[in-house]
Amino acid sequence: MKVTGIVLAGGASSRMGTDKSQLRLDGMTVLERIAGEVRKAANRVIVTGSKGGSLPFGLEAVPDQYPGQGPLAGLHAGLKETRTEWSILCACDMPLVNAETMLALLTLADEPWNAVIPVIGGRKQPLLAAYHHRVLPGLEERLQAGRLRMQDWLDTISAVYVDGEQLAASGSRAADKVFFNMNEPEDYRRVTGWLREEASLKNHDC
Ligand SMILES: Nc1nc2c(ncn2[C@@H]2O[C@H](COP(=O)(O)OP(=O)(O)OP(=O)(O)O)[C@@H](O)[C@H]2O)c(=O)[nH]1
Repeated sequence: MKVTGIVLAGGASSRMGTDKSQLRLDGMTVLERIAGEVRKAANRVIVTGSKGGSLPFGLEAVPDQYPGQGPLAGLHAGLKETRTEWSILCACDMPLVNAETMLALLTLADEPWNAVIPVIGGRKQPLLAAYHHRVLPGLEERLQAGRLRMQDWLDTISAVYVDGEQLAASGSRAADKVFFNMNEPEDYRRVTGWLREEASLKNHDC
């Protein structure tokens, strides 16, 4: 199945105080890191809402048609551009995502569902999820009406929900870390610490 990757890179990053997509981890930007994983699961990668500058790896930038309207607007911009039935959406502030989790979600991407949404620790995670192109008209209506809450929109689409146990076989990282999202400087420091620990465990194994 051909799949498009849509990376959300818009928003104000106001809590972080600096563009989250450009934070550096392990010698690369968070956007480069995430796009590298999305690329393994998708045939084409689109970045929506990025704040200018050239994108790495020849990623395609697509501007939001509803600027400043949040993640739903970023998903909308990506889906408008896609030619595939299914897309995998990934926020650029989830630095520990892996392709295995995306591929696991895509195994459920089929009739009668229009979305495959993880639920981790009891919380829906629509910003690392799979969406069918069919959701686009309803999404457009909501944006036109200024109804921007993602959680409300989810109630209007036929989605299958997948818990952490079902995704547990996907890669080496625990689901709570895969879905960890960075909002504040403290979150960035935590991720830096986890990566350092992972690297030192790997060194011990060698
Ligand atoms: N394309 C696009 N992406 C967005 C938009 N708003 C937020 N995002 C992305 O959606 C994800 C979650 O964003 P939030 O943490 O809710 O908002 P934020 O603007 O990044 O951060 P705050 O200003 O601190 O709330 C991140 O990957 C953002 O880059 C938008 O208007 N357009």
